[in-house]
Amino acid sequence: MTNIAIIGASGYTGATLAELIAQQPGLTLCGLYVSENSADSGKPLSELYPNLLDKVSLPLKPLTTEALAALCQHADGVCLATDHLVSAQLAPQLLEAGLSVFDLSGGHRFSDPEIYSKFYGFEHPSPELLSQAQYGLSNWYGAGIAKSKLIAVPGCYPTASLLALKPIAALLNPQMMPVINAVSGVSGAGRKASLTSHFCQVSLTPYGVLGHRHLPEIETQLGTKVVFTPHLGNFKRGILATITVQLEAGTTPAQVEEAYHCYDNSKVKLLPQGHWPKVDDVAGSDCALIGWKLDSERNTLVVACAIDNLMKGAASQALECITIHFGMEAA
Ligand SMILES: NC(=O)C1=CN([C@@H]2O[C@H](COP(=O)(O)OP(=O)(O)OC[C@H]3O[C@@H](n4cnc5c(N)ncnc54)[C@H](OP(=O)(O)O)[C@@H]3O)[C@@H](O)[C@H]2O)C=CC1
Ligand SMILES: CC(=O)N[C@@H](CCC(=O)OP(=O)(O)O)C(=O)O
Repeated sequence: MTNIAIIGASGYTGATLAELIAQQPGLTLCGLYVSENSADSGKPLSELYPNLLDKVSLPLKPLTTEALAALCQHADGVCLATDHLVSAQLAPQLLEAGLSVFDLSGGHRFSDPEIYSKFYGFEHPSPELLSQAQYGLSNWYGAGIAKSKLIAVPGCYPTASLLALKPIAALLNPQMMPVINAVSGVSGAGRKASLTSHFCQVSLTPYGVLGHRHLPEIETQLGTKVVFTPHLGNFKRGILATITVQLEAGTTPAQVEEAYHCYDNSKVKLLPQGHWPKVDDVAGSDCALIGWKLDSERNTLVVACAIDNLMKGAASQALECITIHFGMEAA
């Protein structure tokens, strides 16, 4: 059995991942942690999420210095479902103890530390680790995920955007930037109360325009500049990224369809041309759905990718990274 602990287990992604790990043959959930002074420490996770009754019986423990040292002794892997800076501060000790680290935050997604000061608002505390991290887009980087001890699980918008764009990267007209408009459900903002995620305040609106931290993440992984506009939608779960690109002149629908065959036999599903995914089709699911339509006269392709932000956009992709890393079959 491979022992996995989760730090930040009371949050939306941490709790979602706890349920997935508890169901995964070959994995044992060996500890659930919150911050040292958390109001939730000592509570069973199922007290916060009654849907986990009979599924996850562990209590939430405060991450004291002693608890961290003990965790380093008995876990094989640790998932960091914590804020970016908290993850960046915790990773060195865990790696030094020989553990595999699966960071769901953005704390290790860039090799260039400058991006942290520019887009995340902090100086990275251990920039020397960044070159060791493997970006965990699981459908694309299996070999690296198997080898590296530090896996940077991608952000939710980048997952949806990159799953749609990477297969067609060679078909893109380099003169035109892909334009990504994406809408996320409110759970993307995490469990903590805030004015922007308050029920009475939420109404469809763009945010983070021309400066969201997922812009450099998408550009780094795609190798080209993009326009990225995230939107907050008044629903709980899911992301729909609708992307407009110009393709090289003469690209045919058959070439587009052929490019997406890279996902055959995976959890990324291509819909027939002109059929569009809905967020509700993937809410709670570990699948991604991709719809597309090509205007061959204008060489304009619209491609839409729907995922659940808490699953393929975070927890189920983290589980895929764990099973790839430890050489297991997915459940
Ligand atoms: N929500 C989403 O759709 C996605 C989120 N992510 C990323 O995943 C990470 C977690 O997100 P999410 O689950 O939404 O966040 P939440 O705010 O819902 O949860 C954060 C968790 O971290 C705990 N925590 C806070 N400070 C510490 C600390 N110092 N030590 C240990 N635990 C701590 C919190 O508990 P407490 O405060 O009680 O200690 C809570 O359990 C973030 O980096 C986020 O950006 C990535 C992809 C998608
Ligand atoms: C709706 C909402 O607020 N979404 C979050 C994205 C969550 C995510 O993917 O988190 P990472 O920071 O780990 O990349 C945001 O825009 O900040």
